Amino acid sequence: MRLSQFFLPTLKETPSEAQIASHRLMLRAGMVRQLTAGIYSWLPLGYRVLKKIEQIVREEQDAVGCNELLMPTIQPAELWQESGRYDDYGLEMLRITDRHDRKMLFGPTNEEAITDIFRKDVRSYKQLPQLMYHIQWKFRDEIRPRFGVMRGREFLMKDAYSFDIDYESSRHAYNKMFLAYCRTFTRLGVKAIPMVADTGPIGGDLSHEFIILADTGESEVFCDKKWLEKDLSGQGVDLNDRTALENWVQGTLVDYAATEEKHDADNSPISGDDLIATRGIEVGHIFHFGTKYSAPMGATVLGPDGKEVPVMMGSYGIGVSRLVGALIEASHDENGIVWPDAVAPYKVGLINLRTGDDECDAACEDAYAKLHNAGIEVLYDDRDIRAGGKFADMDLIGLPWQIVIGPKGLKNGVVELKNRRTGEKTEVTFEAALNQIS
Ligand SMILES: Nc1ncnc2c1ncn2[C@@H]1O[C@H](COS(=O)(=O)NC(=O)[C@@H](N)CS)[C@@H](O)[C@H]1O
Repeated sequence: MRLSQFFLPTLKETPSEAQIASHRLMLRAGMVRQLTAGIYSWLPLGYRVLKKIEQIVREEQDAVGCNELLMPTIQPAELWQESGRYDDYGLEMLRITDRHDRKMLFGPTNEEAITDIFRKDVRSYKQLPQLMYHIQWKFRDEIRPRFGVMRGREFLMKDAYSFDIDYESSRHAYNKMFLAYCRTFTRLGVKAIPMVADTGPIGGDLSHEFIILADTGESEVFCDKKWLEKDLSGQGVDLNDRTALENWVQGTLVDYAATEEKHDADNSPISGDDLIATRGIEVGHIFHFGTKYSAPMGATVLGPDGKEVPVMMGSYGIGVSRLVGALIEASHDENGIVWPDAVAPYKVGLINLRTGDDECDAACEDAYAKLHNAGIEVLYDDRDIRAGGKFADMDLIGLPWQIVIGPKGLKNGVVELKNRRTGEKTEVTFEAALNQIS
């Protein structure tokens, strides 16, 4: 992509309303713009990151056998009246009426909707287990939306739902999701620690929040420092071996980690230097809640003994749009964002030090074509502005690599290759730079 043809409204100044780094940087890097409180437009650069995160989440859900579907954002109130949550949910629920004066709502979550889909078409235990997910916008009328997309009112969530015949099977679904979450966050380049958590308005008796440690996080958390070294990539675990999977999950959870609601300082198994007390960002939350929705909504199946039984359910959420901010919180420096490779909007920024100089322009066009033909996502800064502005913008938007082409380098047959994370700059031939980036 050529920057002269790309809508990237970077800002030099820090917007006054931004209180944390990720909010400041997302505005300055031209990634989002607020439409109204807690509601954001995703501009081209930000949208590319959002889609990359979404795709990694999707791949890891698919890898554990979860079926992707898409439910509406608008739901009829009746479903929530059946489950009893219509009144309980409170002011966070955006309630609307249609032209026929029917009560509707903008879904804050989809337990009722997915249970309605299930109960219409699943009647026998032979059709179980079912594991489905979608990636859809939610609305929660937060009383104080803040920190940009971190606590928005309209936000993108992956929410999955499991349906099983008994607790053991439901526990297996829970463990599959637990593993999928560990793999997902590892691929995103962050350590999201699973912590015992409250179940809140979603309900149930078993729940873990996946938390990225960050001093600007909204959650107060406590965990064993062993978590910092723990490998959560979950490779080689046999999904279909219930015992092996349970052992891996329990083996992972052997070290203490709890949110403030669950932490009991007097009974914590660790203390002193072994205990990390800090703040964190909740990027995922999984729940087992049994028949909380299937019973009141009549989602039952004919069991092996010929009796109707309400199915056992769980739900599993990841804050896809929140993750854009969370990844920036976890990976930025004084010059801007430092994207993990897996979600960078482009892999390399190509900087022309002297736009308008025939030799430089030709060399950049050649480099641009070669990078593109090598399948490398490149953002070419071909604007006719001073070099300092190009360097500042490229550092700000945080692409993993920069290739700088200027008259001096060309005379020596070299380009400057910069690694954004380390700041290391080397003068190499373009071919050597291409090899290092590939
Ligand atoms: N206001 C918000 N802004 C951005 N992300 C949010 C917001 N509220 C929740 N999230 C994200 O959405 C994830 C799931 O939300 S949740 O309430 O914990 N869980 C559910 O809604 C369940 N139905 C999971 S399917 C959270 O872990 C968080 O990462």
